[in-house]
Amino acid sequence: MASKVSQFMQLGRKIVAVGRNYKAHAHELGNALPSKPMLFLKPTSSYIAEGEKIRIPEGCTSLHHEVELGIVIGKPGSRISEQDAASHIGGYILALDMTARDFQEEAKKKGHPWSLAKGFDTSCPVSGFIDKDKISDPSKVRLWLKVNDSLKQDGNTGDMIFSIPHLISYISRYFRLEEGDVILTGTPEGVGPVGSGDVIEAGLSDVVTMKFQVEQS
Ligand SMILES: O=C(O)/C=C/C(=O)CC(=O)C(=O)O
Ligand SMILES: [Mg+2]
Repeated sequence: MASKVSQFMQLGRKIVAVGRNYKAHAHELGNALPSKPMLFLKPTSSYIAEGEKIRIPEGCTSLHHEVELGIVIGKPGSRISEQDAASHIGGYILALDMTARDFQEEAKKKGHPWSLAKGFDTSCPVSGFIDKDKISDPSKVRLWLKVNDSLKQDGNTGDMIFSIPHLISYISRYFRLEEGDVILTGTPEGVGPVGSGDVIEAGLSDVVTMKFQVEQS
């Protein structure tokens, strides 16, 4: 199972992202706390690996970083119970949910979808696959992000509003989860803008770090 799951980018499965899953982040953007998980999809064409650059999409004047824990699904399922959720986890990734915040604000005002703001090419930089046994408790891992060596985000998955078992169970009521699918679990507070030439470095406890440079497209 793990060998196929570790190729999640090649499998080309879906990316289900959770928004406003950390209280302090919901508040920093002036949003009310969600009463149930808020979901959106990112296309798998948005994946990039280390060595590739994050490209600011054409017309975007406010590209934000969001560091997130990604769950890689290892076993397919629909209507998964919270009790069974852990058995569907194949491993993890560290991910950035790069967001064209100006596009998102415009879409929010008009009641339009966030596809462009969240799904443009290079909007999902990811680390290599992390084996499930490298993280004994995914509900207690530190997530941090620096821009040009300055710490901008420093959170812990313990502060999620909706737990990982709840997210897997809730999402699988609506989307059948398949091997290689990725769930982005939301970002802690401290999101902010990056510009051309900036270097983003992010890490997940002592398990993984990754670096990406930003450039104008
Ligand atoms: O509602 C907003 O203004 C912004 C929400 C997000 O971008 C949600 C996320 O992607 C997140 O919380 O990680
Ligand atoms: Mg996000």
